[in-house]
Amino acid sequence: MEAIEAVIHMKEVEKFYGSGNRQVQVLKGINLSINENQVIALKGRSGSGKTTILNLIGALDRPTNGEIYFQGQPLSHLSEKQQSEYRRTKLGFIFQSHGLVPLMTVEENIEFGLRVAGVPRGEWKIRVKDAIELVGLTNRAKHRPFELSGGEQQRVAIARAISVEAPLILADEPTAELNSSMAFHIIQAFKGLVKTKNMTMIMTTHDPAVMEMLDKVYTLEDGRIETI
Ligand SMILES: Nc1ncnc2c1ncn2[C@@H]1O[C@H](COP(=O)(O)OP(=O)(O)OP(=O)(O)O)[C@@H](O)[C@H]1O
Repeated sequence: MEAIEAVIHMKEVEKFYGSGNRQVQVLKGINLSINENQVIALKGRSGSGKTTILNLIGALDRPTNGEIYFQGQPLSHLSEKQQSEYRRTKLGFIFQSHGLVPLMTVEENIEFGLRVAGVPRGEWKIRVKDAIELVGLTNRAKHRPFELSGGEQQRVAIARAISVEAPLILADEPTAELNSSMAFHIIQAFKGLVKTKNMTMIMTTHDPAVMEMLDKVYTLEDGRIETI
């Protein structure tokens, strides 16, 4: 039988912040394997290290000890240039600051993401249209971020990340600003995408209704993944 290669494998990952007597250990040996075509969540109290894990997987920060493998390749072996290539082409980020360009419309923001990821120009129009439809913002396509509510901006960030169809989407509380029916719709859309497009999604959430819809939920407690 062929072994399934994990998209992400974390091996004995530790993370310390600060130094000297102000040093805190946030992660105390995380071992985690996430397979393709899943939507999984990390949960845990505020400050338990959920965002820290997303930052490490996203190569925005490095573990103090241990290793993280993406499709079997250790991230610590990547040069700065390769790390940025990894982020640009393999990952989609839905983070709480949204990262939208203020002067660009909704459509232009999504198109910009496609350009940065190197998606061929001929595909931009249809991908932008599909992504905007999926998040229910067709009637806001020509608006700029400052003309949108927090939840609408969050949906633009979601549309931008999914339009690229990167193999791995990292999402920090992607439904935090959405009402429950929109959150349900977005999670259903994520589940459909990961099954049809060979994508995988790792998100953080505090929402029990969202957790119930997912393939797996891991609990972070005292710097470790709780095993039940
Ligand atoms: N750059 C940093 N320097 C020092 N401490 C940090 C840094 N980033 C995070 N921390 C600390 O690490 C701990 C974990 O933070 P993290 O943001 O990963 O938690 P979280 O589980 O995502 O929390 P929340 O649910 O509130 O978003 C917190 O105690 C935080 O204060």
